[in-house]
Amino acid sequence: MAPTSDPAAYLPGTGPEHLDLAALEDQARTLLPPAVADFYAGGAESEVTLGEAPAAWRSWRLRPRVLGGLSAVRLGTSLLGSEVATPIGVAPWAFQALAHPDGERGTARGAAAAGALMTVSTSATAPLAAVAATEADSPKWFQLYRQHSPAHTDDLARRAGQAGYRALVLTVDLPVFGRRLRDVANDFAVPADLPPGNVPASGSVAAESPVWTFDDIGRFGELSGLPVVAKGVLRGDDAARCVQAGAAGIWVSTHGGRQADPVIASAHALPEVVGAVGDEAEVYVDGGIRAGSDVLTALALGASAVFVGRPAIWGLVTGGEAGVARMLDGLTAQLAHTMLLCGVPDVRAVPRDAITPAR
Ligand SMILES: Cc1cc2nc3c(=O)[nH]c(=O)nc-3n(C[C@H](O)[C@H](O)[C@H](O)COP(=O)(O)O)c2cc1C
Ligand SMILES: O=C(O)C(=O)c1ccccc1
Repeated sequence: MAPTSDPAAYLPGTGPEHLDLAALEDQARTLLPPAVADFYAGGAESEVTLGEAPAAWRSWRLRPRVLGGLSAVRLGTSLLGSEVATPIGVAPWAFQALAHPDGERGTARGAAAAGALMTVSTSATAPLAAVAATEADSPKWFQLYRQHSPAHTDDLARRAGQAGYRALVLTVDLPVFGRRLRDVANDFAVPADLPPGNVPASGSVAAESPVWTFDDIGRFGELSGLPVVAKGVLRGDDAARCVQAGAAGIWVSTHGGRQADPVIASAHALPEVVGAVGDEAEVYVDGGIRAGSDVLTALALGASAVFVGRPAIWGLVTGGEAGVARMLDGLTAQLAHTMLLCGVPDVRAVPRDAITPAR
């Protein structure tokens, strides 16, 4: 999205900022088998973390500056050296062919249209090289899950580097799957006929794959030749150790409330992580970001970017690539609108005092 230079463009009820995410989810549910909609929407255990995530962002309040003469805001930024038009990116999510026939390629085109960063899951339903080649100039990160065979995991890391991904995201909050009770109740299983994506061509022999430790950050950095981001960090001490081990980015996340539950909300964990990391690495955050004001709050707390999961899912389900682009443009327009209202000129330097705890 271009820098927004025309406050008059923000007439009530007219612009893309009037995105209604709740309506989008409702619409998506009418298009999906109920068990698939539940798989996408659900969390782990009693879904405490899932439910608290959006409310945690709303535990902050904006402190608008007035009379600053602000008539344009800057939305573009740089993430690990890649230029993006918006600080709102697409989080990795699995099995996108279940959501729309275009799958990950549709999301890639939608993200590119919005100038947004896309993170591609290991559990994609298209090969990592094919997704990288879709809108190849638009920056993408590859998210790595540990595979049964260590050789397969290493191979994925190497191929991500060769395919043109700009960073390798190690998801560190999934040593084992969370217990997702909706999937149990629905007897949900991923359909066997989904496109194979990144499973090894010859079928992997289940070998003993060691669980990851901090040392794997440096190892996967070397294998891939890419900067490494640790996704799923919720503590300052862990964040500091990741950075010490060579991480270029820390991604604060509860995995959309799908792993341990109840855990601290991303919005509440973010300040401690930012404090522990300082200027040594970039910090990102996801979980329950549902409005431009949530994005502005995250940036004020020190995040360089935010990511969205479910909103991208509902966008792809309801409108394919155009649906993803509309969702991202809508959230970005809401962010611009909120920045204009609050006198914040630049997403790269949102002051901490732009927000205060609600009371
Ligand atoms: C259906 C679904 C699948 C997901 N698959 C992955 C995945 O493959 N890899 C990963 O690192 N995170 C995965 N996540 C977590 C997201 O990357 C992200 O952390 C989370 O959805 C953000 O919260 P939000 O949905 O409230 O925006 C998944 C989330 C959902 C809802
Ligand atoms: O990561 C997830 O949350 C997720 O749902 C998933 C499911 C299967 C494979 C990989 C990820």
